[in-house]
Formats: sequence, C-alpha cells, structure tokens
Amino acid sequence: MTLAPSIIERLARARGDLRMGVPVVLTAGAHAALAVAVEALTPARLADLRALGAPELALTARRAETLKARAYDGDLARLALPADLGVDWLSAMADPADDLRVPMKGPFLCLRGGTADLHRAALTLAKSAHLLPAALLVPVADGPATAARLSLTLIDIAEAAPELTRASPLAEVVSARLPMAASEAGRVHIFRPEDGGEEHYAIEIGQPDRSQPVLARLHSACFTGDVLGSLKCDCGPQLRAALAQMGAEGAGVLLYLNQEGRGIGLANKMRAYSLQDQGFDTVEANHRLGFEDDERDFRLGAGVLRALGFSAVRLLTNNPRKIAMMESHGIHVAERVPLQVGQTAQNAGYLATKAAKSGHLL
Ligand SMILES: Nc1nc2c(ncn2[C@@H]2O[C@H](COP(=O)(O)OP(=O)(O)OP(=O)(O)O)[C@@H](O)[C@H]2O)c(=O)[nH]1
Ligand SMILES: [Zn+2]
Repeated sequence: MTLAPSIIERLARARGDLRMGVPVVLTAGAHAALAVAVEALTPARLADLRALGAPELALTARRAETLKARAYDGDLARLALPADLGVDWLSAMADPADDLRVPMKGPFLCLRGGTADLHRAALTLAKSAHLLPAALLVPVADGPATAARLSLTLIDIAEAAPELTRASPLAEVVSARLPMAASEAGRVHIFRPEDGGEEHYAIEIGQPDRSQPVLARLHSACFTGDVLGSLKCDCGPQLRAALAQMGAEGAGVLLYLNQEGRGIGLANKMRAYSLQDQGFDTVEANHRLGFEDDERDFRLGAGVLRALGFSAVRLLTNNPRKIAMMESHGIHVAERVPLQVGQTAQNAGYLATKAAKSGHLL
C-alpha cells in the first residue's frame, strides 16, 4: 500500500512528534515502549504515561558522566523515575543550566540488564530533532496495538536502523543566478534531503572546471557568526573570506550546510553558550549537554559536491575531519587551503580549544 507512510516518512513524523511532546511507539523484537522527549514533556502527559507503567529516563553517557550516574549500557544510561519526582526533576536531569547551583540530583536507581535498543533509538531521534538528548520511556506490552489505539507513530528499530545511519540522499530542487558582493557570477543551488530534514545550499561562483580540483568550502551554518557578527567564533569572517577568495580566483563552490552549532541546533548551541559563560569550554559545554564534541555528518557535503559534478577539491579549512570525510566519501582533496581569519579577543579561547581538543590546524 503506497499511500501508507514508509519508514523514512514515519521517522520524519516521529521527529515532529517528539518536538511537540507527543509520544512515539518504539519496538524492537518483542520489546516495545512509548517514548517522549524530556524537553517537551508536560505534567499532564507525564501523569498519563505513569498510568501505563514505570517510566525510565534515558540519557547519553556524556550527560550521565556529568551527573555521576552509571551508564551500564556504555553509550547511555537508563534511570528509574522516582515516584515522588516529576517534570522539574526530569528537566534538571536533561538540561545542565542549573547543574552548578544544584549539583546533587541523586541518589539514582541506574538500570542494567535487558535491552537498551529502544532507549538508544529514542536518544538518536531526540538528537536528530535538535532536542536535548534525554528521553522518557514507558515499556508497553503490545507496541503496534498501543500505537493504533492512541494514533501514535510506530517505529520498528530494526526497520529504522539503516535509515538512521545512512546519509539521506539529496536532490537539487532549484538553482538561480545571484550576483553577490564577492562575485557577480554567483549561482545558488538548493538541495533537499529525502528524509525530510534540513535543506542545504551550494553557492557556485563562476563556472568551475569539473575536470580540475575546485576551490571549495564546507561551511556549517552559524546564525550568530554569519548573521549577527558574533565575536565568539570565526565563522562570519571565514564565510566572507572564502567567498572573496572564490570571487578573486573567478571560480569556486561554497556549501552552506544547515548544521548549526556543529549539528546540535541553535537552541542547544545557545545552551552551550550559557555554559561557556559559567566557565566551560566549547567541548566541555557540548558534553555537559549530553552531546559529542561534534555531531555533524560531513557525508552530505560530499554528496552535494558529487551531485554538482565535482570529484576533487582544494578545500578551504583548518579541520582535518572535513578532509578525512571528503576523502572517504569519494571527493579527493588535492590541497588544503588554510582559512585563518577573524581572530578576536573573545574567540581566542574557542580557537585554542579547537586546536587542542579537536585537532584543528593552526
Ligand atoms: N556546539 C557549538 N557549536 C559552535 C560553537 N561555536 C561555533 N559553533 C558552530 O561550529 C560550526 C563551525 O563550523 P565551520 O567553521 O564550518 O567548521 P570548523 O569545524 O570550525 O572547520 P573549519 O572552519 O573548516 O576549519 C558552526 O556550525 C557553528 O555554529 C560552540 O561553542 N558550540
Ligand atoms: Zn560561529
């Protein structure tokens, strides 16, 4: 029946549900659970969930480390929700904003044994919905029946796994000429992923020769730096310097990838900025929120370049991971072109941390 939503479509729906605080039903073999994102949970929904069973809180090992909770599953921790605690406690477990003021949230009942597959999938979905990686799960006996009874989105983990790990194919929607300050010979291409996620843009300058390595930049969106002229990072100056160099050479391609905040989304990046004001560096702030240092998927950059007919680049970057990802996904990096601009008193610590902890080249 082609009118029924496919697994890709149901995953997109599930992300929307989680953002709205609506539970989704996850199944793995004989196991099933209702899952909600802690960030969007209301007291009324929590009461209804409790009526169905004993809720379990899933956190990433990164977040658990800060909270001193045991992550028995390696990459994640499962905690029982104490009977006398509710949405406020769950929010404080998910969001590190008040960690320094209220450091002790335990004692915790950390769960072990059984399967953590449903919890892991819930955290993956929460991250891809750009929510804090914290989910509340309530085991149910019959997943499909519960989903049908409550009109909830049903996701089978085995069916979803390949979709959650592959890079979604991107299709070009439109392109149009755009004269810019850096070059009058600009063209903007819009790419839309099959999975309903963010669109990404390619800005082509001049008419690059597809048989030669093209001057290229993979730029991750930074609303604060690109638009507001933030002094906390070097993104805005890097964006403008890359376009200027392409304009001066007469050819190039800049990918504007909507991976705000190294893939955690703008709301989470602002949470990270608050933590940085409490004294944590850019990497520590991500970890306290429950994220890895860098949640970006650079495979999509390679996909966009290939779709535009490029196979080799002179890559404007200081990030060795970008080079490695291009090389392993079919784009030869013929040369690394350093891009060191926009140093300020306010971003010196940020750039030093990227060099020390993320291997950025100076
Ligand atoms: N989570 C988080 N993201 C940040 C912070 N500061 C900047 N960003 C994001 O970091 C990304 C920087 O992107 P890029 O400049 O393309 O990448 P890069 O890894 O610095 O590599 P190159 O600039 O190519 O050397 C953007 O998505 C910004 O929004 C921060 O403190 N925390
Ligand atoms: Zn930035």
